[in-house]
Amino acid sequence: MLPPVPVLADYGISPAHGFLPDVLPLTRLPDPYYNKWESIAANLQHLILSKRLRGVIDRLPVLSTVGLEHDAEWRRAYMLLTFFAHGYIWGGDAPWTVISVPLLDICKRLEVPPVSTYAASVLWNFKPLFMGEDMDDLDNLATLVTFTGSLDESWFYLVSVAIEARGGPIIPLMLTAVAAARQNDAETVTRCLRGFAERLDDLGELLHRMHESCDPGFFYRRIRTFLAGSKNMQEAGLPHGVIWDDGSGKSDYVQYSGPSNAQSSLIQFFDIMLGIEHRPTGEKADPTSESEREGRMKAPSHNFIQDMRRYMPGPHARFLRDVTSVANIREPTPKANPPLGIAYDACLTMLRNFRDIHIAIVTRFIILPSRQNRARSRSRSPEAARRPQNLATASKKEQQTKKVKGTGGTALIPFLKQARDETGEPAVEAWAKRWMSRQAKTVGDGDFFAGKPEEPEVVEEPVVEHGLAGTWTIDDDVGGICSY
Ligand code: HEM
Repeated sequence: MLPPVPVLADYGISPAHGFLPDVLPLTRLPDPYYNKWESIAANLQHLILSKRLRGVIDRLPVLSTVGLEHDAEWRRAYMLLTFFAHGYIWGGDAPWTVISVPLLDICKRLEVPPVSTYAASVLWNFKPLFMGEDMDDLDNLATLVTFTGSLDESWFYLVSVAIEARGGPIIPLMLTAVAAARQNDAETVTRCLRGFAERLDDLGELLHRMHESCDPGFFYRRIRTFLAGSKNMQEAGLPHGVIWDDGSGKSDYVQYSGPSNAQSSLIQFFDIMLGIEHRPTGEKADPTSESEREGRMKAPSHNFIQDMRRYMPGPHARFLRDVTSVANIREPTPKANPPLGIAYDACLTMLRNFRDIHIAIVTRFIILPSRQNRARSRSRSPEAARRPQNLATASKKEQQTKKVKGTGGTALIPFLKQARDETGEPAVEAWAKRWMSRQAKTVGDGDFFAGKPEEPEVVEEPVVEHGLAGTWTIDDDVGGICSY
């Protein structure tokens, strides 16, 4: 018997807004018992700026969660406490423990880890400016809490909110396609895929708008700093991670990744629906898996993208698991049905294009500032170099000569390129396959009279850099805005 097609309401997913909550995020907790939390939130940036946040949090009484009623209240409480925790940890020099009794309670209820996640910074952190206007319009959105109070940080989160809102209706659309594929109704599947491709195109346009109002240097030096988690943070003064005290005094160190858009359930939903398989970085496609793709989708093996599901709200992660077992849109064999094949390939092309735009963003927001950072630190005086720095922002040369195993040893751009290339792999038409596996040609600066380029400086050891959730090596021979 086929497993039932998941019902969105069972997973708290909105047919109109997808993984964004149907009830708008609260702008304040209604119970005055939480006024102290709300007044920290109202002054968060100033408390961070004046380095007084820790003093205030240390004097905060341990509030209980008894005053939290509706889901929206629990979500706001999670959002506030994770912002406080990251401000506390990364707003100063080197922290050790954070008192966290209510946060652990909230995390249990919402099935999220005690760290800022995509849910805290994006899904549950926005409001529409004009109630009568669309939520997928970037010009109608505002954030509720930020670390820096900057428009750049708001924009960084809001681009994702708009993507989630515009992409939300794809979820019920594709569940309709799943039900139609079970009836071998290729016409309906084709219609759904066409709608999917059109919306994916919109998402690429929204993503591209990141450049409009988020400055890469500011993102790299100021925003990313606060988003760092507690994993691989030895250099930043967290050799073992963070202790989240549950009140028993017996809690141990834990390590969590910081928030990342890789925790977006929406993008993973697209991959599942289209049967895109993401392999661990560096692993080549298995030619035998081609035939499997004709039918039901293969469960993805463990890798970074899969690991990010641990940071999604529990019901959203369960939805992805359940939807994997029903994903079937290739069952009405697209090869035998050209309109279906074309619509399917169009979806892959649009999603691949989305990932291309993303690679250009990562290059501009992480790779290039990382290089500039290194160039600057090379030219600093020895005294300046010895001055303490917030290591969450600093890149370091790896101690080992060999690449370390795990995420810390994975090169960022090759990882993203692999995810992009895997997006095109299941294409039906030979020309689509060929087109999507083409290599982009390197674009120079168009200076005909330019002389021979200077020999690039040889970097013998890979540079390790914190992305968002991951820690990555930055290879000097990859990236570059046009060369990807
Ligand atoms: C300034 C903007 C952005 C930067 C600097 C950025 C950076 C990164 C980095 C460093 C990674 C690697 C994983 C990690 O360390 O977290 C990543 C992965 C990812 N990001 Fe972004 N990102 C940005 C915006 C976005 C947006 C708006 C989306 C879409 C909602 C997005 C979707 C993804 C996805 C889906 C992955 C996983 C890899 C993949 O599936 O291709 N990113 N991003």
